[in-house]
Amino acid sequence: MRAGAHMHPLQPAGAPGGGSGAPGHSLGRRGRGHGCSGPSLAKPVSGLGAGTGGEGRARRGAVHPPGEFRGPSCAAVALRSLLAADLRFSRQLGVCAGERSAWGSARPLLRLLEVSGHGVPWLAGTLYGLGRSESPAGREVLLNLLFALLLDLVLVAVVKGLVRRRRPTHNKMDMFVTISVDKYSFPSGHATRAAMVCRFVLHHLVLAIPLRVLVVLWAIIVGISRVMLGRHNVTDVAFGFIMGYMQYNVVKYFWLSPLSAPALFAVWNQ
Ligand SMILES: CC(C)=CCC/C(C)=C/COP(=O)(O)O
Repeated sequence: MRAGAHMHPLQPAGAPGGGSGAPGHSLGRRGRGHGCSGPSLAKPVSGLGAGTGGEGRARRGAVHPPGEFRGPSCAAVALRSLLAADLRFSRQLGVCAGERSAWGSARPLLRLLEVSGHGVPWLAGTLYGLGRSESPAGREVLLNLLFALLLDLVLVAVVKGLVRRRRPTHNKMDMFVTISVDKYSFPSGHATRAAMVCRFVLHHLVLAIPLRVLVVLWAIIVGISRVMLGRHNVTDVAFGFIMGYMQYNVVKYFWLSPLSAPALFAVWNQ
């Protein structure tokens, strides 16, 4: 296969379909080998892997007319360097990726945290609460939490399906209940959910300050634990936090109430 011809921009180089070379290093090596050029006047090239097409031509001794594409743009080189650093750093932080990893004995605790941020318990708990709730205000909040959790699942699945970044090669695929797109890692669904639920809870539950701090800490620790378990790279979690934070704005904007969705509340209030 021509180097980089089918390589995904966010694909770890050592992952299946991700080209050759040691995971976490070849992106960086490729970036360093090129330097960067200005915009091409020749045929436009898309994607980070595409720059290596130019590399192939150069190796075959093609002569470039003045102004023709000579290598990836500075933005592409910067992105590759960032991704290479991300892979290296994430691998170093994956200290609970297996039982025999440096902090392998903490893995069961981190897997418990994994369940605490998983979609199934959150959906089940919200549905249970909705069934039990006797106050219209409580039902309204829980209905919106249900909407938020479903929205999160859909948006994360769409982004994972579009970006298709493979999970780190050191991840053990022993995760609690997954769906097909969960073979991909960008963004972290746990991070989006933790950030969104954190904002939701802080806005809609009256909690004492220590509990509010605990909720924020929980969200942060869930995110960090994804990298420590080897499930994700740092950028998956960072983007997940940003995406989850913004998802709450969508929930707020489309807040379901007896005024905005009378039919829904009529069903529930029967
Ligand atoms: C099956 C249901 C209802 C949710 C899937 C939850 C899940 C497994 C998300 C993946 O999270 P990461 O992207 O953080 O690994």
